[in-house]
Amino acid sequence: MESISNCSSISTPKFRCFDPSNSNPTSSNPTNHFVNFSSVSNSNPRSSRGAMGFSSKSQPKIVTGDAGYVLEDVPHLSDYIPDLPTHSNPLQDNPAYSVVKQYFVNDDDTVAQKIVVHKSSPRGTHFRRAGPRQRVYFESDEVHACIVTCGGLCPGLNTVIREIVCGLYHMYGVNKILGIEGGYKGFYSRNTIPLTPRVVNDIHKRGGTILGTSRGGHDTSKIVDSIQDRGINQVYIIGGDGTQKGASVIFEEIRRRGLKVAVAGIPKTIDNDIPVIDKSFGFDTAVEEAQRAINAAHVEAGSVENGIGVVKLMGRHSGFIAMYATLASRDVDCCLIPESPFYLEGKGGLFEFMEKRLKENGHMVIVIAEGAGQDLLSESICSMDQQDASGNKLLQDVGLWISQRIKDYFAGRNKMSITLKYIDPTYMIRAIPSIATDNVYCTLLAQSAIHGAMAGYTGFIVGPVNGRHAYIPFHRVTEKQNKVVITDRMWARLLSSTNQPSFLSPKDIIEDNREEEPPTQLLDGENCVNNKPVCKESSSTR
Ligand SMILES: Nc1ncnc2c1ncn2[C@@H]1O[C@H](COP(=O)(O)OP(=O)(O)O)[C@@H](O)[C@H]1O
Ligand SMILES: O=P(O)(O)OC[C@H]1O[C@](O)(COP(=O)(O)O)[C@@H](O)[C@@H]1O
Ligand SMILES: [Mg+2]
Repeated sequence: MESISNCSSISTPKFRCFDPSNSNPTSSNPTNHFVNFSSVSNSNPRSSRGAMGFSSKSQPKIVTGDAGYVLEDVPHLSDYIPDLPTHSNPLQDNPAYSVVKQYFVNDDDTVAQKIVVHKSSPRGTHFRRAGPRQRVYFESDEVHACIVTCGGLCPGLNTVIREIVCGLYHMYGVNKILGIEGGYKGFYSRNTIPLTPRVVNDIHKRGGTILGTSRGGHDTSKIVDSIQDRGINQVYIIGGDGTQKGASVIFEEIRRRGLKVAVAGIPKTIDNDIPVIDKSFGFDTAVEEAQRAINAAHVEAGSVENGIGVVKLMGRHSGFIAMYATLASRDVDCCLIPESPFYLEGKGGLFEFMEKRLKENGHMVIVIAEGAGQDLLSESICSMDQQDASGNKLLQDVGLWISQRIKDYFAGRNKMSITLKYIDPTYMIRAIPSIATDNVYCTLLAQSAIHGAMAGYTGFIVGPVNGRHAYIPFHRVTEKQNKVVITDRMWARLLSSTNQPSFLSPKDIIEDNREEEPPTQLLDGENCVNNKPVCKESSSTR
């Protein structure tokens, strides 16, 4: 059958391998880039560093090719466990899949991060394409999987859980799947739930996560001890940037102990602040739900003289929800996000713009992301630096603050009678079930993660890069945050849609220093992975 010709998980690669500790590129199998692996023994590796497995942190697996081609590969169990047996993929005998032409992914398939290229530009970074392989590294009855959800809620969590359970069961015949309750700390302090297709049958219709979640409580040794004691050999970790940092150290410890345990991360965040991937699941649901709050603000504002609606949306460091909710709605007059410093008073400031808009239209709507204007708040409110259990900074309520500042301004020397309604739907937009498109997306994520783990890949997150699902090494998603780049076209589109001030003058714009690696993008064009600020700090008075 054509579908399985020329594709094997142990095919000879056409790449050159670059081991960062060795400057001589050599021809080698991309699944075997880690050098100097020690053999696996049966001694207890918990405390004895290097008794088996590895003593040092794994190195990035970089494979280079012609024309500036770079593959940023993910680890594989065979990197540190020699002579692992492989088995033919049970999907080969599954009538639903065996008829699909090209069902198995060719092992040489990679996904380009850069899709806008010039004639002479280097091909740039690629990631290993996700999907089922012809050979797998686990037999069905050998698999003992677990699933954990960590961090804040996000629409679609239950769908991902459901599809991991159903995918493992129906595609690979796996029936030992444990749900870890209450996030990372659940590995060592909470109960587990046996998960079957029956248990998860209709959970995708509910918001939240049936497993529960938490912040803090990441204790690597205790977590890996628990994985080892329970005989778990596939770990599916659903969570945001903090969670994936935790997953990365779990993977390193598992590798150090030389365990045959695949660690797969499924990125979750309502804020869409995970870099490299096109967007995170639940984001579309959040934007959709935010429309209801914006509509309400618009109706309230439009029903009175000089009505002002203020809507606060989530977005701790990244203003994607606010930006897309604004672009989708068309009822928003001004969108304020963490990446775009703004100021209130003086020429070009928010208050001047508000006066003008109220005179023109008689009402207006402001959408503000929760992380916007925090520098201004700390100038006027004496704040203590507080953190949540995971170490994330706790933010002041910018919505309440800006509402009060607006009221004070118009009640003061300006003497304009206004009616302001403040709507805070933040938790409403993330505690709901996911919409249809997110459900489909969650299904793809879950199935891609399963195929990767079954094929022996580990230490990866899965996600779409330019529309194609790929396996991405942890460090690529934990070292940076995805942010709205206010010098890119998407923000310009928003500014021209709302006609709001940019709060910037040309002299404020400094070199973006965009790294060579182009960003992947939400919807189209040029998004952002560069964490550097793109404009100088603004001050509240200009
Ligand atoms: N640098 C880190 N190393 C290990 N674990 C971490 C790290 N950062 C966060 N975690 C753990 O990940 C979990 C979720 O992190 P959090 O920041 O709350 O949410 P999110 O994953 O959604 O960003 C928590 O249990 C936290 O202890
Ligand atoms: O009240 P909580 O649960 O700490 O969540 C608040 C935070 O969670 C978020 O929705 C996203 O956080 P994570 O995805 O990092 O968990 C932020 O927008 C918000 O600041
Ligand atoms: Mg986070």
